Amino acid sequence: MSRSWDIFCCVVDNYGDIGVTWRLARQLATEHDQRVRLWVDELAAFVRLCPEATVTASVQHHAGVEVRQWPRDWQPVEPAEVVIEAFACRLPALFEAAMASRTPAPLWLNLEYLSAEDWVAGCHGLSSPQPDGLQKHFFFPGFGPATGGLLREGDLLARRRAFQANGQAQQAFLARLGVQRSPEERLISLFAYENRGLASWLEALTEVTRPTRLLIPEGRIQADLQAWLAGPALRAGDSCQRGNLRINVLPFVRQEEYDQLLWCCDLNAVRGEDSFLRAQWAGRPMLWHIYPQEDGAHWDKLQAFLDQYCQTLAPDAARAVGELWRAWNAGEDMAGPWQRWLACEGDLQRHAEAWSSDRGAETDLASNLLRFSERMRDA
Ligand SMILES: Cc1cn([C@H]2C[C@H](O)[C@@H](COP(=O)(O)OP(=O)(O)O[C@H]3O[C@@H](C)[C@H](O)[C@@H](O)[C@H]3O)O2)c(=O)[nH]c1=O
Repeated sequence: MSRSWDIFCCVVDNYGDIGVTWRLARQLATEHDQRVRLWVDELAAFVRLCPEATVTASVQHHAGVEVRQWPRDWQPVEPAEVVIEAFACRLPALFEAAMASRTPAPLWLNLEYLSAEDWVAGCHGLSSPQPDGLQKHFFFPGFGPATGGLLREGDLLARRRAFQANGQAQQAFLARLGVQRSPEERLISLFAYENRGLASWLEALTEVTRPTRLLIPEGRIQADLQAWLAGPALRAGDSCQRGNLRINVLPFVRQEEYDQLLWCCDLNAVRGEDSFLRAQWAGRPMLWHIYPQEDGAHWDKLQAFLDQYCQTLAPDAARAVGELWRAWNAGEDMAGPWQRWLACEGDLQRHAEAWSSDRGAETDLASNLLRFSERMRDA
């Protein structure tokens, strides 16, 4: 049944908040025939992911979604049947008042950040009564059936596998980004925050016998790359060679193409929340640079994921992944961890595909949201 949805996204920094809400909005509209308005306070971030969008339009339509500029000076609108505030962003007071006076009241959900920690299952779906009489429900994405699940389009794994089975399609895609891959190269994508450990990893890559091609979309890691190269700044489209390492700097591509980039690579270094999940769906080994929190809470989050991810891996491969990820997140020397990771690469490749298939058999987040909203309506 088609219902109306308001999704609110406040862009804190980076692209994760808009990355997740844009995917969700698109999937609800195109796959589940829902009527979706996506409110975004920073359209410039949205335009990076969806380049045909414009920063100046107060209303625009893309992929079946009505994208609205979330104005500072809020103008009254009728709330939708389901209202999602993403990542605890604060709804406009006027809008909240309109929700309270709507009959029936909208279903109000706070979509939380993804975490593999144990407490997530206990908190998923809890509700909290608000002073204006409304109930707010907490919806937690996560791993396993007691959580809200993971964002995944219905045909994602089939599309990914078809692309990975088609060498020509991959070659054509990479060529459009200015990359001519040789078959013997190990292809690595690198999307990360600033990282002191980068130089030691690059150094190690120059010496590995099998040549490496490193694809770096323009972004925050570039200053560390530049410092290591100690040469003129590389821009999108530029490339350089050091020992057995060839580096290509890529343009920041639209969100759908970023998926394809991940599907092409033998290893994906990713960051934040959304690219981290997309790397899992790519079915290829990954290296996660988690979004660092001031109180260090990200370390528990990292370990909780490693505990789940490594459960069915052989002990040496599990150790190698943990060691590499911890070194990367601490900005430490990557040389030793990288050698030990390479020794387990075959196991890690098989595991990445199995992990993606197993998670792909679980109900996805958009479907869980729909079920939850139907259950609450009938309650
Ligand atoms: C490199 C690249 C990324 N992308 C997309 C993929 C993702 O949707 C998005 C990146 O988002 P993330 O991987 O989540 O990383 P991020 O670092 O940009 O976002 C982070 O922001 C913090 C404020 C949040 O708290 C974190 O949880 C996290 O989400 O950018 C492209 O579309 N094209 C590209 O070329």
